[in-house]
Amino acid sequence: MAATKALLMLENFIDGKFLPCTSYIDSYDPSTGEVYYRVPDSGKEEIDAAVEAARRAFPGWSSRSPQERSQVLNKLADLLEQSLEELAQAESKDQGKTLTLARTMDIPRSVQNFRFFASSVLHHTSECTQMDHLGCMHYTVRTPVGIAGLISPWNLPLYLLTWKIAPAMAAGNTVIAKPSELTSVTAWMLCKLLDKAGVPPGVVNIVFGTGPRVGEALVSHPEVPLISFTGSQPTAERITQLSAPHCKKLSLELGGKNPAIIFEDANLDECIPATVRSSFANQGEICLCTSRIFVQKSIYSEFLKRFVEATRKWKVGVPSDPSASMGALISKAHLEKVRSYVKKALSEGAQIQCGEGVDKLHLPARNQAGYFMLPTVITDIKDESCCMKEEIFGPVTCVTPFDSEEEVIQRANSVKYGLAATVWSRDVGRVHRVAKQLQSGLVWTNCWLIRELNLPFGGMKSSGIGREGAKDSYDFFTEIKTITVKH
Ligand SMILES: NC(=O)C1=CN([C@@H]2O[C@H](COP(=O)(O)OP(=O)(O)OC[C@H]3O[C@@H](n4cnc5c(N)ncnc54)[C@H](O)[C@@H]3O)[C@@H](O)[C@H]2O)C=CC1
Ligand SMILES: N/C(=C\C=C\C(=O)O)C(=O)O
Repeated sequence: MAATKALLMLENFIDGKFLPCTSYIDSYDPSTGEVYYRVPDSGKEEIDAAVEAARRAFPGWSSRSPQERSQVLNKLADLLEQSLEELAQAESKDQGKTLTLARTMDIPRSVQNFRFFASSVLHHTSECTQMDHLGCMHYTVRTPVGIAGLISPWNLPLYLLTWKIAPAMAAGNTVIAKPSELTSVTAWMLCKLLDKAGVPPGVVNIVFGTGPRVGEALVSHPEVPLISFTGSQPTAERITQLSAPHCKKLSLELGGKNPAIIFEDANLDECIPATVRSSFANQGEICLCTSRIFVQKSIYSEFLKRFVEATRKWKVGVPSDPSASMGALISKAHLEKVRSYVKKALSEGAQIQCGEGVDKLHLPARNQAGYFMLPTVITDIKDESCCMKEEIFGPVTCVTPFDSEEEVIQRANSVKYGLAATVWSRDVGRVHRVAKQLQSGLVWTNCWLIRELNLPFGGMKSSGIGREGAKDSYDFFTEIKTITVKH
């Protein structure tokens, strides 16, 4: 009889040790719908243990010099890089994204996150002012906040987790991280490298499980003074409520309903492939993805024809297929939610130009139960439709015509979100004018997702509170104090 392979069981990582949990939940491979591994279903008890470990580790870690901490972060980056292929395979299987994307974006960026903050932490300076007439000087000092609670989502699992862990550690905090219960495997693999990189026990603790159980235990813990969260707006609301009694520092990176604004003088040869990518990269599961495309009327027909042709070439395939541009969506529930938006659009009289319900999806027999969906383009839709207002977070984008600059700015700003926009035009003056008026934390003109990690990243309105980046993350993960000396 053939031996059945034992299911992978993840363990929490607390105080430098892997610890089993009393209960577990299943985590699925989105490309097959089969169980991939089991995740600890942790709760308050595990958070209490992690807080105890993080508290004990804090004095030692926070008193190291930035240079010493930087060396540890660089070593961790090297170790991650050496495991790039193994991590990419695991990330792709866990999340449903293509292996190509995991290899070229998720894991390299995770490595870069550690290298970047290992370097940037060495370059901060503080302010000093003088009041000679009173014989005084004033200066500021920054100190780490304490135990940082970090909660990350499932769309870019290791990429976004390390974007929080690296600056928190670099600034001298100890950390309790809770990855999404849907995508925990690469966080668990990271734990295996910590000791080798020289991270002392208790500096990084990773506790797995669901938002309502372990997430809330972390957010509510009185000894965790700071929460950095990336995820949905309703969860951010809950986190804000739970942390309010403790006046915690909060950084909230939330969703978007990101517009692409395409003027008649845009270079369509560049704009069309970039807008296909900005709509459908990572199955449309990036908070920065385009989901409302405004096209100036004079080029609307040409744009639409070429955009739909290019979308049809955005191949959906099994994540390991090197020719696939898109893999599977994260879960069955999410797939159903995304499909329900397309149904709603149809019921409102919109046209589906390609994708869901129009084209045929071809998948191998083994992947028939996977959570796949074709990239879908919707037209003839009103701005008031939920498809034009709510974050769908899947491979669905809406295309609509506009007449004037003034009109399109007003329509682009007419949603509750304000995260990322793209503007396509050869007119430099217009590009600056429009970018300035958009209610959006990030505006990419004639490009998408070119990241400069030094500069502020984050959203306006319901897209979040706070910014992340070299200076912004340092400010968030430290407390500032003003000292006055009379001489
Ligand atoms: N970066 C973004 O903009 C993201 C947006 N989303 C949006 O959210 C929708 C729902 O996805 P979800 O996985 O449910 O996102 P979510 O916001 O519920 O999950 C993000 C993280 O928060 C944790 N969490 C959930 N409830 C919590 C609570 N009460 N207290 C503390 N932590 C909690 C989760 O376990 C996960 O680690 C998506 O369809 C998408 O629209 C989802 C992921 C990322
Ligand atoms: N926060 C998200 C993406 C961030 C990308 C970046 O920092 O480059 C998201 O999709 O949730």
